[in-house]
Formats: sequence, structure tokens, C-alpha cells
Amino acid sequence: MAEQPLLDVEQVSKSYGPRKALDGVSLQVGRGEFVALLGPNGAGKSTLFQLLSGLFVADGGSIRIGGLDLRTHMTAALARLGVVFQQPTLDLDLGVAANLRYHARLHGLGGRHARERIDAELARLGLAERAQEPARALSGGNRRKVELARALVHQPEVLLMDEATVGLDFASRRQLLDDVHALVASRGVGVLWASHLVDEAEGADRVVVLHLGHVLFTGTPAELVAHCGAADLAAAFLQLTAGGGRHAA
Ligand SMILES: Nc1ncnc2c1ncn2[C@@H]1O[C@H](COP(=O)(O)OP(=O)(O)OP(=O)(O)O)[C@@H](O)[C@H]1O
Repeated sequence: MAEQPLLDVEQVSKSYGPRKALDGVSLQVGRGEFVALLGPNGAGKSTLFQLLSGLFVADGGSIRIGGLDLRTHMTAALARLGVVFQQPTLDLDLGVAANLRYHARLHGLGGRHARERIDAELARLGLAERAQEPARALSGGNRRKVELARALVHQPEVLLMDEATVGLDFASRRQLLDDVHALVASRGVGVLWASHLVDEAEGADRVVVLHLGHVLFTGTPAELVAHCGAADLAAAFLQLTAGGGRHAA
């Protein structure tokens, strides 16, 4: 990664009382890069995403988004970030476009510019015809697409996807993954895709394995398989996260 990373996490730690949820976590996402953050339950993925999206402050370490330190330039840094959270957050009684308009206003977008951005994102995801329907009328897969469109309305450089495929059927899962890969290719967005589903990491540029608050490995999917001497990515992930010990990153 020659140029400055879009997302730069350095030695970040976070505890809940005596429990260390993250312990010296470092990772980077570059322009046009899809990085899969793989971790079993309790690895610390949600905690990391809460820190990255400004909901909590890290106990130690630094987070830079688009070169801006989250601690000292929070508003400007968060303006460069789009997030799809694990828990659905659409207002189901509002129309699809109205959900996006609400988000656009939070980012200071209004009037014609907001309308154009909303129309463009819904059209890109094949949802233009559904814009006036209540979100409740959409399938689970399409609701997630609306959340993706919403995360992109303000044209962020970095996109965080936190277990975004939870609850979706296989076809919808694949579709969402393909939509995000297409976005990386067409716009150069940097994506951090958190999941415990190993198959979602197969097409990633890099994989970061997080376990019990530590980064155990960073590299390409092929490098992870080779590092573990495993038959495939799933076997490598299982091998790496089977115990509580630390491995070389
Ligand atoms: N609010 C909290 N108070 C106390 N402990 C917490 C809290 N939130 C998370 N933890 C603990 O921190 C650790 C990391 O949890 P976190 O939810 O970040 O992991 P995760 O990788 O997102 O897991 P999952 O996939 O199960 O959501 C776990 O041991 C969890 O029990």
C-alpha cells in the first residue's frame, strides 16, 4: 500500500471493566481495497466498529479516516465514513427515499443535490422503482441494500460493513457482497467487511483475523491458507482461532 491508507487503525485497545475486548489492534484499508475482518463470536469486531464509527472512544491507540484523526477531527473524519450496522436501523414506516433523505440531512445534504444522490444510489442498486414504498414492504435483502444506499449517499471514502449479511438467505448474501465489490472497483472506496462467515472473505484483497481482541493474521486469503498449511480458507480460519493463543501477524 504505497499511498496513505484511507483507514488506519494503530494499536487500538478497549476494555469493558476488567475485560479487554481489543488489545493493541492495528489494521489498514487502502483506496479501492476490500479487507475482510474475520472473527468468531466475541472476537471484538463490534467493539472495533463502535470505535471506528465514533460511538465510543478507544482507551489507547489511534484511528485515522482519510488521514484525519478521529479523536481530534471527529466530525470531518466521520463525514468520510459510511456504515452499515449489524442491527437493521431503517425506519420501516418511512418510505425508502425518505429514509435516505433523513440520513442525507444528518450529513448536511438537502434540496436537489440530496435528491440526485439518493436517486443515483437507489438506481445503482436496482431500487429506483421502490423509492416511494414503505421500507416495510421490502424483502430482508432489499432492506439491506437500502441501508447500503443510505451509507453511500454522502459519498464516503471508507465503508464499514458490520456483519451486514446476518439473517439474509444465500442469494441475498451473495448479491450484497457483489454490490460492495462492484463499488470498490468502480469508485475506489475502501471497505472493511466484518464477518464470521469465511466464504465472504474469499474474494477479499486482504484478510484480517481477529480473535479474543488480538489480530492473529493479516494477508491475502491465499497467504492465510499457506501460513496455516491448510486445505482451504475455512480450515485455516478454524485452525487459527481454535485456541486462545496469539500467532504472528
Ligand atoms: N457492553 C459490554 N460490556 C461488557 N463486555 C462487553 C460489552 N460488549 C462486548 N463485550 C465483550 O467484549 C468482547 C468482544 O465483544 P464484541 O461484541 O465486540 O465481539 P464480536 O466479534 O462483535 O462478537 P459477535 O460476533 O458475537 O457480535 C466479548 O468478550 C464481549 O462479551
